[in-house]
Amino acid sequence: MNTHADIKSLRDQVDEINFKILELLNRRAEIVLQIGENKRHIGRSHAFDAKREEEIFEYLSKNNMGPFDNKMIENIFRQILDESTKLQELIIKLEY
Ligand SMILES: C=C(O[C@@H]1C=C(C(=O)O)C=C[C@H]1O)C(=O)O
Repeated sequence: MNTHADIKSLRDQVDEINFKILELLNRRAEIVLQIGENKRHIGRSHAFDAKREEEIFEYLSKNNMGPFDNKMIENIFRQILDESTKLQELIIKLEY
């Protein structure tokens, strides 16, 4: 059974992981922006790439070890990819 101290200690672990996820998400976003700069230079007018996104979801499903099931993982990453695409659009659509 969990005592209050156990919950506190488990939440400290969650906070630590949240911080790492935050750092990784922002590192990922920096790279997404670099990809955006490249798309801009080669004249691609849209950030969204359905084929690439399909590959990502396929890879995640194959490598998912749970306890999140594939649908849950897809929901989480759907949000990450959507926000990343919006961020990348800002670079691609920048006026010269
Ligand atoms: C980052 C890219 O742009 C968009 C965002 C993606 C992502 O966040 O992983 C994947 C494909 C694109 O919809 C890319 O084309 O690689």
